[in-house]
Amino acid sequence: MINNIKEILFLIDKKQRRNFVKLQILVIVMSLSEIVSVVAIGPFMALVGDIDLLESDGWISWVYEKSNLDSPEFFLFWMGVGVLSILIASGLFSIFTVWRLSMYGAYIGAELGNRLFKHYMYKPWLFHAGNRSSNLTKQISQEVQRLTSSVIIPLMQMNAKLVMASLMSITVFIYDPMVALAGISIFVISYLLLYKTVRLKLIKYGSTISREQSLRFKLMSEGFGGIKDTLLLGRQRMFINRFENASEHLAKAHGFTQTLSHAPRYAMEIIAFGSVIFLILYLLKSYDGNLSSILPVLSFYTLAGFKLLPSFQQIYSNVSRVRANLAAFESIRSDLYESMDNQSKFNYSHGEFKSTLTLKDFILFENIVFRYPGKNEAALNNLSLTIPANHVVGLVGLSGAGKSTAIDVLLGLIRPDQGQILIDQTSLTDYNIRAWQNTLGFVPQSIFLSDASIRDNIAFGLPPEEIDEARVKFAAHMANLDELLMKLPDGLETHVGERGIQLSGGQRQRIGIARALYDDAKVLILDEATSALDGITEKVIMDAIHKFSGSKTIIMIAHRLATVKQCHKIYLLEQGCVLDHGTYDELISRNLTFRRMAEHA
Ligand SMILES: Nc1ncnc2c1ncn2[C@@H]1O[C@H](COP(=O)(O)OP(=O)(O)OP(=O)(O)O)[C@@H](O)[C@H]1O
Repeated sequence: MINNIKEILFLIDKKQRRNFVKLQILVIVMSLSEIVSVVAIGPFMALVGDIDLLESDGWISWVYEKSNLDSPEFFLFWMGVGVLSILIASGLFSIFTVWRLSMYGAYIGAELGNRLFKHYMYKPWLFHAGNRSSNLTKQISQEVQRLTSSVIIPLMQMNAKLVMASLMSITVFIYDPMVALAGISIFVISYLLLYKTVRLKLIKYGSTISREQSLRFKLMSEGFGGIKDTLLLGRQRMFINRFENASEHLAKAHGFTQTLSHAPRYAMEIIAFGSVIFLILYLLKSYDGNLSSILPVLSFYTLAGFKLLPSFQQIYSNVSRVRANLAAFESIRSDLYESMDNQSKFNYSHGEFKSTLTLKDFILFENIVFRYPGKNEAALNNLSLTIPANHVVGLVGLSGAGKSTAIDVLLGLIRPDQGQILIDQTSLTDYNIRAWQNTLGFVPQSIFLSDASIRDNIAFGLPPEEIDEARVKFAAHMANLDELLMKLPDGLETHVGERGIQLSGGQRQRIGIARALYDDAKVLILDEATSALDGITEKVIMDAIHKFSGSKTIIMIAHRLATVKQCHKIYLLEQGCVLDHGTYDELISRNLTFRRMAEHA
């Protein structure tokens, strides 16, 4: 556990580490102020027990004399007020310290969440293709939250209590070593024994919480994400049963963790009560039954115990809580380390700079080979082809031929294992990929629409104040959205629902096309972008897109060969390489596969 704590401290940034040291000073001052408040009760109780002390030689009688108060009762009253004020001041200071500690813990949690989100957002496409988004969401929203509220914040509070309990124990020790040793060892040994007994259970329940939470997230995302299939196949019961099962395990693990961290309080209260009885008997014996001498000592011990016992309990319950929830740290540990290594890289090669890589003559795929991780066969097998600038080029082929993979390489989402992409004479590398991507407009097979207005979806990702209305309207017009917008009472303001559920597939695709056109990209890439459109709408959009030929380079993948009929050049792919290329008519006349595809389109 100590190693994990060291690691967490190592993972936070330097500024936060400095703040941590500053907080330690605050914690020590807080502990001292609590000790002062406990020590202050002694003289007051001594006076309550024996008011004649004001007549003796001690420092109290000196203060009484200097105070010019006319009666001992009056002096006692003001002394009581003084002790109370010290208690209030130390209480307020403790609240302040706890506030600063909690804020610090919460900020660290927020920073770790930000860092993970940034880390995942900059991860390459293949990472996302191989990772469930529900898992990434869980890592950021659940595990970081758990790490913050059940590890970092309790650690911060425990740290304060540890310092306070240690200083208070030293004070009690100075007061009476025998009583201190006896009292403190009773409690420390009891708590240690308890912790040893429940430690393994806490670890077990901690990982159960991680596992079951992950399963619940997966079921929620699958259940809601595929709700249409779920409803049709009547699989709700299956999802619900698995969810209920996971919830039950989760609740059990949560319940046991809570109990194990709080239950000892009651046992300790009994031990504390017993100790007070023994203390009174011990004091009666050592002071020969003189109550006025016992009173201040007893008050001191009672108040010290009053502060120490909850501290011990809090230290114990926080240790158990941290132990049970360290699994959250385990599950994000490697990602946090990786995110640290990548900090400088983000700022360097992925900076969202505005430069572009202008295409003048041609795009060249030069002997590209690419194999997906874990696959034996290469998806792209020595693929070479040329796309002349400002032409319209089609990529066709049977399913699995490698068309989308070729496009992903061109988009810079996948780095080829061998070969290179040349933009004129420039090879695409990590250093110019962002500039190249800034010149691209891409319409994928399935368009992701956010639950926002049509306008926001066309200018995807831009803050509202930066959206250019004229460009939105132009893009919507080119994507044949005018008629739809006129029918909608709210026009561009219409909300499309989560993932565009309130729109038809064809309407979603047209918004995707408008999105690609919004940025006036010089290279447009359409991956089955019109597959959901009816023939007439597709023709209208294709005519609009072909109008760009001469000023934009357009690359399109299509299954329906009618879509690529007007292309200047068509590449027919098979098993990751070019089988044939030419115009539509040339391929129809000489290529059997192409002819078959055309017949069955
Ligand atoms: N994320 C992935 N992980 C592993 N293998 C993949 C992945 N995506 C595609 N593949 C494999 O790579 C090969 C080429 O797939 P690709 O999607 O490029 O073909 P395609 O021609 O676009 O097919 P379609 O017309 O059906 O979209 C296929 O064998 C496919 O199984």
